[in-house]
Amino acid sequence: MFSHNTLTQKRILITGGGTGLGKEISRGLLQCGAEVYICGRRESVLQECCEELSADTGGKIHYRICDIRDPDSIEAMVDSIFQEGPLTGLINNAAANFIAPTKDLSPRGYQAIRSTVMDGSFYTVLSVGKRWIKQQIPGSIVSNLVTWVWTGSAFVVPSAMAKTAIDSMTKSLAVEWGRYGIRVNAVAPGPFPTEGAWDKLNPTGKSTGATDSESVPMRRYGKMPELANLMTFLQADGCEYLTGQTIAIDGGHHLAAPSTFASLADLNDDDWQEIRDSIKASAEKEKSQRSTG
Ligand SMILES: CCCCC/C=C/C(=O)SCCNC(=O)CCNC(=O)[C@H](O)C(C)(C)COP(=O)(O)OP(=O)(O)OC[C@H]1O[C@@H](n2cnc3c(N)ncnc32)[C@H](O)[C@@H]1OP(=O)(O)O
Ligand SMILES: NC(=O)C1=CN([C@@H]2O[C@H](COP(=O)(O)OP(=O)(O)OC[C@H]3O[C@@H](n4cnc5c(N)ncnc54)[C@H](OP(=O)(O)O)[C@@H]3O)[C@@H](O)[C@H]2O)C=CC1
Repeated sequence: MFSHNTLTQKRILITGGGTGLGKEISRGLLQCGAEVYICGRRESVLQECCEELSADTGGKIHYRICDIRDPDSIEAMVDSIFQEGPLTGLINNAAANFIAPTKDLSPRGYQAIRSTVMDGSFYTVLSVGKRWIKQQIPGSIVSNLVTWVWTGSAFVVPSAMAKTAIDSMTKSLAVEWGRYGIRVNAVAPGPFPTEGAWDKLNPTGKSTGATDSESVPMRRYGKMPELANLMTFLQADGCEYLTGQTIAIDGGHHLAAPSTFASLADLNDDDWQEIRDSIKASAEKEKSQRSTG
């Protein structure tokens, strides 16, 4: 769809780029000639991703350890990247999520999601955007959202709220920063199975609905290159007039209604305990690998 030099001269930071969708988007950007920076909290995961993608694509990829819930950690990361040369693009992809009945959420549970998705994305945009404005450099910001920005979703309420806040940031900053040549867009993927998301959203196989391919009008999950191609388009030159948009890439899922977790209303307390235990096991495994956060 694109040539190997569509993104030559582009230097793009993708948060949470070491796993899942972020890793496959990074692969697509590298195949089109971009230099890519990824970040996350687990050094071994980031290192492995860089080794794999650089061997597969021959492209230039670097990592930074960073906890995006911490604005100082973001400033240090962005500063060290700009010392090597200015970024041309930012993809806000890092996120946290788990399914849970909202009545059982503690303030810390809510904060774990909000501080990553809403605060982390905003801090990163601010850190990169203020450098672009000061250095009079144009740039492209793309946030990885979800179709719940239009529909909401039961049982993932903090995620739906935080993603919707970034949808609002997208529209608002497109206007405020248009004069600086900074484009601000977002994508809203439907289900693209990843270990990180499925461990938190369908840990026991009982949470269908949003994670069910049969309810997608196209009767399939998204394919990673499809999302990577959309991200490439939004980071490439040629359509700079496109800003302030959130583009769904979901096979029509949200238009057909069941792209939420509404169907989980039938689960009982034992189901929810089993789900919570499974999510905890997945989170503990990830925590044991963290170098920060
Ligand atoms: C169509 C499909 C759409 C898909 C849309 C996808 C959206 C996504 O974003 S998927 C991304 C999934 N990936 C991740 O979540 C990776 C990052 N994950 C994490 O950082 C963690 O696993 C975490 C945020 C899920 C948990 O944060 P952490 O700081 O590690 O958590 P603690 O163990 O310290 O707990 C904090 C707080 O949260 C409460 N909690 C944790 N799990 C649950 C649960 N399943 N149910 C209810 N509450 C939970 C935990 O109890 C703590 O609160 P307190 O007990 O009050 O201390
Ligand atoms: N998979 C899907 O079907 C869909 C996914 N999305 C969105 O796509 C994005 C990627 O999801 P996916 O790949 O599935 O899930 P993953 O769990 O694989 O990706 C989340 C990434 O974010 C990083 N991350 C989490 N918290 C932090 C933090 N505090 N600081 C820095 N990095 C952090 C994680 O790395 P580490 O833990 O090492 O920090 C991980 O690499 C998310 O924004 C998600 O909402 C949207 C719609 C559908």
